[in-house]
Amino acid sequence: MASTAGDSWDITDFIVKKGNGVKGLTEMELESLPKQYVQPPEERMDMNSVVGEESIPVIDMSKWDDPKVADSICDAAEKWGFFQVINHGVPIGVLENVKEATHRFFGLPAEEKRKYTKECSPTNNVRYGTSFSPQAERSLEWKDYLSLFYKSENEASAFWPPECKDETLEYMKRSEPVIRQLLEALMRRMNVKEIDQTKASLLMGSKRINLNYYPICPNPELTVGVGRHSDVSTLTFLLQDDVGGLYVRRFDGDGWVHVPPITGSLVINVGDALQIMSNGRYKSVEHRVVANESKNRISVPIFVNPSPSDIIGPLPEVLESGEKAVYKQVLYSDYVKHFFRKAHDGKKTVDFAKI
Ligand SMILES: O=C(O)CCC(=O)C(=O)O
Ligand SMILES: [Fe+2]
Repeated sequence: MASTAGDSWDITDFIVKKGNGVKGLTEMELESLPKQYVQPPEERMDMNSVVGEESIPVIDMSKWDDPKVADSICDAAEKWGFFQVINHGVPIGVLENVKEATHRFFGLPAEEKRKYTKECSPTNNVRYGTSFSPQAERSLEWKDYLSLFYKSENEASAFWPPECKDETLEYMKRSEPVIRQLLEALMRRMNVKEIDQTKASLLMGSKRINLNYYPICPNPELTVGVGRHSDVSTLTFLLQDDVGGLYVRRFDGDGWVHVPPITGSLVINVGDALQIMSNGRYKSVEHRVVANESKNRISVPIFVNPSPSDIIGPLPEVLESGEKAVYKQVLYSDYVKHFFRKAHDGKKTVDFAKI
């Protein structure tokens, strides 16, 4: 079956409905990539477009009282839309535990993981799946995920998988002060003096944590781990392991830069919601993940989002000086629905909010 897998049987049923995921496919010792994963050439990563001598800023947060640190965060959010932080205060043990828990979850047999698929999960807030939006995609992405939408401690206790619940909750809790620090700094530059209740809801009213698993791939150059996209979040906090493979579009649009794994660091990126609220000053930037021939990779993003029921648009403080709004007011849940209705498509989701 190995070499013809994907031609003679229903691969979608196997990976999506039966809960085997891409990981289940790789366990069948495929010799080549099933055709469903072959991406059109323009969506594959062209290694000639990688700019080797540059990368996103790495910012040391240990000297937080020095205003230069906040400045460099705002500069990075304006120019690159992506940066890494070190000495951020989240203990390294907490990060290691999340990585271990991620491996533990994906190491479960398919029957166990299947309990969390769209068909079987007792709640919409816990979802195990594969690729991005398999029903909307022409080619699949080489990735499995567990996506956990945070409602409350009680809800998480009841429904999140026991293999990773405590570790992911702890990671979310310990990252809270860093999230606040970064948002406060970013808001100060936008003339927002204080994050009151309304602003807190707009900036960080809901959170989602994803556990991503990218299994070893027989023909990585023909497919993608994650296709080109920007996040719909306010900010994303990404923990990656030491494998590498995340690429970010260079600020001038020309080429891609690799995000090198740094032990203990967190990769932060601006999402569409913050781009919209800042009226385009902070940039949500396209990024993608390549597949890997020799190593399984994991990553754990926390998406810090507006509340689904919030109406987002350029903040009044940003427009105070007479600046013209380039985005309209949109219901955040509509924006998110629009994102998931289609395959990954670069930065096109933002057009939904353009005036
Ligand atoms: O795995 C990564 O490094 C990035 C994943 C990502 O971009 C996402 O989940 O939105
Ligand atoms: Fe992303």
